[in-house]
Amino acid sequence: MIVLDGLSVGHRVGRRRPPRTVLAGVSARAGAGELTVLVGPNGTGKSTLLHTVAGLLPPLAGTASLDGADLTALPPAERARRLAVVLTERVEAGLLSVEDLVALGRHPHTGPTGALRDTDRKVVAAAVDAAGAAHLAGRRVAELSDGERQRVLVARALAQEPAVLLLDEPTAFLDVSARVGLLGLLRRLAREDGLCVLVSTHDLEPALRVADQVWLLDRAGGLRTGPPEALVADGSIAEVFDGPGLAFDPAAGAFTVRPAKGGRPVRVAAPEPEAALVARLLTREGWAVGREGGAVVTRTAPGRFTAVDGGGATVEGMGWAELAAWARRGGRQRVA
Ligand SMILES: Nc1ncnc2c1ncn2[C@@H]1O[C@H](COP(=O)(O)OP(=O)(O)OP(=O)(O)O)[C@@H](O)[C@H]1O
Repeated sequence: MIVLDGLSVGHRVGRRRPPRTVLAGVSARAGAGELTVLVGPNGTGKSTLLHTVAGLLPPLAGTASLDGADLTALPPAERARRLAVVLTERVEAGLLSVEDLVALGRHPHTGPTGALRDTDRKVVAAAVDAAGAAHLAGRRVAELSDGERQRVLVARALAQEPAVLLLDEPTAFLDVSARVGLLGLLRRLAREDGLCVLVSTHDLEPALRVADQVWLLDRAGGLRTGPPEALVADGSIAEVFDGPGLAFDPAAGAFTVRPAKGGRPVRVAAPEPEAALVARLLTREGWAVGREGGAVVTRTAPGRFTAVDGGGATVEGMGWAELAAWARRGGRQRVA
């Protein structure tokens, strides 16, 4: 388990100047066998905190410990055996093959020559497999896509056989299904291998679905922790992330575009999922979708709609494109 106790993190920006504190006196726990996600708006200190826990930045005050041992006081070799880190920095892999790069993860466990034993090779193969990178075996790292390289870096971290896995925005380069897949993989590794996994991400919606615990950084330098549902239910997620045009919908676990103030009221009569899609289209065009409305949009057949505006003017037989144009025209009428 990782325990932060009164930890302050930040950056030293010159010898004479005082350090720039990013987070002051934060306390939290990340358990073994659990996936903990670190989320927060840009610049709130996710990378700074992860780098500090990884021992790459000295803490300004307080401690970060792993199973009772002060992480930042651990000798580097010991730390490398217990903790693996996947950062956002680009790797200069030169001519290395996928297996070569993953094998570098065994370094903390091999002797001074770095020679791999049979057991090391087995661990490397298992790590490649577990990270879903088996299909990349034999390829050169320099020739991989960003997302493929990300998988290989996760494999390298797994090859370290760490107790703790720290990842800084590992989903940044991935397509949407790979993002969800990687978060699911990390949770499986936590559950099945008892790893303590701490991952920072901007993928809030999938992260809230798969995480066991959330560390939420707010804009005031605070760190709130709890199961995702608790932080959604107490309004913390909305408080930290909602913007002028965007609101977190706790029931859907997703962000929705906030209806524009003073939008023309409209009611949607359609089965799901078309009802939600029509509501989204209308909201985008500045309408206020609700139960009661001066205007009504009715789905008459799959992908076909009839709209009655507030004044009673009816347009029938519209497809999606015509409905979008109608909605846009309606918005303009409201402004004029
Ligand atoms: N090397 C540095 N020297 C000085 N200040 C830094 C340094 N790196 C980051 N900062 C500052 O520390 C604060 C936190 O940055 P950090 O990168 O940890 O945030 P983040 O939450 O990871 O942001 P993002 O979501 O944009 O990746 C920011 O105000 C940033 O400007």
